[in-house]
Amino acid sequence: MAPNKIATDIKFDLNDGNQIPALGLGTVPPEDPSEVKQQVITAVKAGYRLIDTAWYYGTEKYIGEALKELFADGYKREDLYITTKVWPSLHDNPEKSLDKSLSDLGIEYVDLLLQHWPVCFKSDENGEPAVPKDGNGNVIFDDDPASGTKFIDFYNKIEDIKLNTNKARSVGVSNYSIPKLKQLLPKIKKFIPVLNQIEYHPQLPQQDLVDFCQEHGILIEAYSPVGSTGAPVLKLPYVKELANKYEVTVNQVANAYHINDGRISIPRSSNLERIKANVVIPQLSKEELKTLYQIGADKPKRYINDPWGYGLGFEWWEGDTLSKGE
Ligand SMILES: NC(=O)C1=CN([C@@H]2O[C@H](COP(=O)(O)OP(=O)(O)OC[C@H]3O[C@@H](n4cnc5c(N)ncnc54)[C@H](OP(=O)(O)O)[C@@H]3O)[C@@H](O)[C@H]2O)C=CC1
Ligand SMILES: O=C1Nc2ccccc2C1=O
Repeated sequence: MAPNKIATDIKFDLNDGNQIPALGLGTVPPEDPSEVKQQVITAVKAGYRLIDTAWYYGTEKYIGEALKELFADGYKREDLYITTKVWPSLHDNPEKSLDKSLSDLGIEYVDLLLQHWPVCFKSDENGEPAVPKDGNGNVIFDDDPASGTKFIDFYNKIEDIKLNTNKARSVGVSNYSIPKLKQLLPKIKKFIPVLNQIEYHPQLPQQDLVDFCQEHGILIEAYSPVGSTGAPVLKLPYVKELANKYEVTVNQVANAYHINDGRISIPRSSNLERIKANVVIPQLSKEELKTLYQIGADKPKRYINDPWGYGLGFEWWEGDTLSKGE
């Protein structure tokens, strides 16, 4: 049995010559978003270098407070890898979104700027409301999410930021399906997305999307590695079996599933002990990775069901429920 590895020592190459750490900290807000400050401090002190955030999360000012303390403690900006994302309500002016993120984070550049979704919402110039809705509770899009092409302009504007400013070292996408990538790639101005951040765990392997991204030099970053709130992936008997075999936690197995296979994992937790433990991963064998893959290949399940995700060319299965996108 191969010895466990330190996940925070591992980095992956990006198609623009930069590198990204294999393990990151997710920062979707817990009930009390100010808790994110201590989560970030704990993670960085434990060895994490990648922090994944977004304008939409409302946690950037708490991350900014954490960074201020860490910098005062001797950590350097260049030691860290910070990702933020531009929300569809600010598709017309991604630089404005990034400026707000940078100001809240208290930094001058991000390592990676992502287009959060390949859709455009109709909101005011400040991106409010973040999710505009009509009287029936339906999301108000700026163009049709299935047939519109404004999402391409949205990405091109994000490229402009890398092209014309020093505010983003790399640019990428999130929640892109194969059809959306096929529409985008011929219209790229200069920068192919370095990665595609997508829901990915043993219950949702999406091998065709992964293969497509790999063919185009686009890395996969796995969000919701334990299946998001309620951590359903950790209840899978085979995940528990591997945790027992390698004498690690089920969370460590969930991260190893990605990192052992060349994908970034960005778990979130309010539990500081869990954050620290994630620094170590078991080295799963090829057969074990394949068995984990087969769980979702046989019975796929999607847990992030934001309503604007429909119509983007992703597959949905019986039992995947539509959230209200609150
Ligand atoms: N680009 C996009 O559209 C998206 C990006 N993301 C990014 O990915 C990150 C991670 O995904 P996210 O959806 O947050 O979820 P995760 O898959 O990381 O799951 C987090 C949840 O699982 C719980 N959990 C973890 N371990 C255990 C355990 N051992 N027992 C019980 N509960 C457990 C956590 O609770 P506890 O706090 O108690 O540990 C928390 O509620 C996000 O924070 C965000 O940065 C996520 C979704 C969409
Ligand atoms: O876009 C998102 N939708 C989500 C739902 C749950 C957790 C994170 C996110 C996002 O980043």
